[in-house]
Amino acid sequence: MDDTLIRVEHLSRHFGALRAVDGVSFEVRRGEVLGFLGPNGAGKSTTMQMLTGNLAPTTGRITLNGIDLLECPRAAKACVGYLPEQPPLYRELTVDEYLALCARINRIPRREARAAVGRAKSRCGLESAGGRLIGNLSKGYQQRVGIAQAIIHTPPVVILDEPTVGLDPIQIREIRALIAELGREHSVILSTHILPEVQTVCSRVLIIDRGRLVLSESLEDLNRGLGETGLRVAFEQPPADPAAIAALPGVTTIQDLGDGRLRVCHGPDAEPAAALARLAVERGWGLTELSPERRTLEQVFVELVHQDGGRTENAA
Ligand SMILES: Nc1ncnc2c1ncn2[C@@H]1O[C@H](COP(=O)(O)OP(=O)(O)OP(=O)(O)O)[C@@H](O)[C@H]1O
Repeated sequence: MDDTLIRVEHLSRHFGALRAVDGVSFEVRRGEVLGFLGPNGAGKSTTMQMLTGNLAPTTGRITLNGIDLLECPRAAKACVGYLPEQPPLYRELTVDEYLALCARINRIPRREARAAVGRAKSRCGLESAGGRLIGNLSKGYQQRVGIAQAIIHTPPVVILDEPTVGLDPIQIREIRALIAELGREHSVILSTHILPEVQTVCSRVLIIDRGRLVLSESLEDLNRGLGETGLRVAFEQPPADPAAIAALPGVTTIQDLGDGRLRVCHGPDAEPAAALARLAVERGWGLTELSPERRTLEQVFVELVHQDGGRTENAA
């Protein structure tokens, strides 16, 4: 059985001379949560609007659950649940009324609608909120309702646009746990600016910059590549001349962080910690801190995307 639920091939969307999305290809399989990252204006929303059938591509092909979105838009769209950045909630309806409406919009037969509403509420922890007016719910609960409407028709593909923005830390943890759980049965695409979120819930990462994919990697491979590349050290009596540290095998550069603290960078296979500790004892520098530093996803992101704050709105 082909477990690829989302297949995107050479997808482009131009707005006049601007290539908002430019030749993007990727696949997402059942059970994967894909983190979709990029700076402002990179083309994330444009890509997601095309995936949800709300915007026609200039070129390229999108297949959802094996159905071509351009050839059979209605059947393909039925395979997608979408939580936009601004969830389409009716504040004056109760949760039950709203989800019943969503069931109708998604063409769930009347006799199955009640069960579908119950199932969506239960998956999103809304069992006790059915009678509450959406407008009176906390932001975290409103977000749960937004996710419930996205999954009411149990779509194979779920697309979530910045689902944790504006939530408090406890709500964020709950929504992330919910996303991870959704990822077990569906293919989930999660667009976010919060990089640790990707490391917590995603199994694959895409980074898009100026409409083009600049990274497509499993989190496992990415984490393997994010090895130790430095040591942070602090001394009571910092060495006046750190040449002896620079001479240790594998050490590449030394940065002075002030207050007797140094960052000692080294090659990926070097392990100068023990030698550095010995040196500090021999020279009486009074070592007070020695901790490894790993490259972070944030560093990878900053290295890969353009440093001019994205593109200007009119740039081609
Ligand atoms: N309807 C449109 N007409 C003209 N240009 C557009 C249109 N929609 C998007 N763009 C442009 O396409 C580029 C990509 O925009 P998009 O909204 O996809 O970026 P994004 O990655 O979602 O950014 P953000 O993180 O800020 O939401 C931007 O330069 C944007 O101005």
